[in-house]
Amino acid sequence: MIEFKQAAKTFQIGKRKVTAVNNVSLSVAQGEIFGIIGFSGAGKSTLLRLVNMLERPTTGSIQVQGVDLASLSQKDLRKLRRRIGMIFQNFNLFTSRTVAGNVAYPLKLGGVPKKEISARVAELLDFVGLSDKANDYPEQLSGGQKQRVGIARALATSPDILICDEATSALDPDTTADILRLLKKVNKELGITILLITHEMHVIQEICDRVAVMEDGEVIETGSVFDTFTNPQHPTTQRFIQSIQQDLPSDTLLQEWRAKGGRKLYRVIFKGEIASDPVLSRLTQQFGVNFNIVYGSIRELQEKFFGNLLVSFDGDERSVDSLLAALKETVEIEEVAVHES
Ligand SMILES: Nc1ncnc2c1ncn2[C@@H]1O[C@H](COP(=O)(O)OP(=O)(O)OP(=O)(O)O)[C@@H](O)[C@H]1O
Repeated sequence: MIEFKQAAKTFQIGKRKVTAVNNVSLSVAQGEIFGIIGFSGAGKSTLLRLVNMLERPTTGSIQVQGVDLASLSQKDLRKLRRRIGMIFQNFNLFTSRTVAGNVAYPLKLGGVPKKEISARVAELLDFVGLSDKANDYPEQLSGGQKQRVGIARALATSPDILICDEATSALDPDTTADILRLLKKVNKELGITILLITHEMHVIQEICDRVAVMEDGEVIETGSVFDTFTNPQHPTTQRFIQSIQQDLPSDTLLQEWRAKGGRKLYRVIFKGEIASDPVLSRLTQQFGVNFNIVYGSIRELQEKFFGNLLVSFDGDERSVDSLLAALKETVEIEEVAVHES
């Protein structure tokens, strides 16, 4: 659907060169919600701007629906842009137009007859839950309502792709959740492919199917959201994951545990199907070892279970060793290091 092939974008500022996007190869499949996450300056916005040719790549290429964007005439580029809707962090609404006027704008531009426009606007406002606000002006709306208008306007030309540029970054957590639900509805009910950028990992967790992590213009990790959350490879990805799930207690607590003569702690990771297998109680019984869950959580991630538990084992050394070996065949398990402060 969208394919970046070794895409790079360099800006020349006086004598200085800034490489905003560096050798990015990525493909976004039709119908998926694909998230790009990175800290400020990672190159996310520039990458998005390459998709609708607001920026041209310095090298490499971008294909949308199999068409190389560089090969398009201005006219075809305008046509393509109508297939790509976009929403923004600061909504970018026309303050002098009503809600209905904002949503109608791209249809007017496209020369759609007046009668059809009003029917389509009514349909779109119903879809985003703002039918009663048609005649209000943006300044009379909350941030969440403004973003709903932004979404309705982006959907007006029935695009195949919706690009979201930090669409929820200006919103409070409850409103963010509402907008993310609406984006999911856009994806599921209208079959629209969504490409979003964010610096918030929980946005990725909530709605994305796949994720790419960017740093210094490069994609440093990419994969399904489940795999990336349960087994992040790059230290930057690990930092993002830790920002929303504290999977280890603090060093202070761990040191206290050890000072009080607590046994070795093991981190046990359960993923997907095996989370429903009572492996811990089954194997500890088999080897005559007691277990104590000290810390952790079992959560839902992408409609699968994901458990992350800190466990200590009480039994004779040989039995514990045999138990650990047996556990390793089913789950991921590692001893937790206690760092001295
Ligand atoms: N038009 C431009 N001219 C010069 N440098 C630019 C331009 N656009 C982006 N850059 C530079 O490219 C790098 C990547 O910027 P970009 O805005 O793509 O990152 P980002 O991940 O979207 O960050 P943020 O979340 O802060 O917007 C930065 O160093 C930025 O200063």
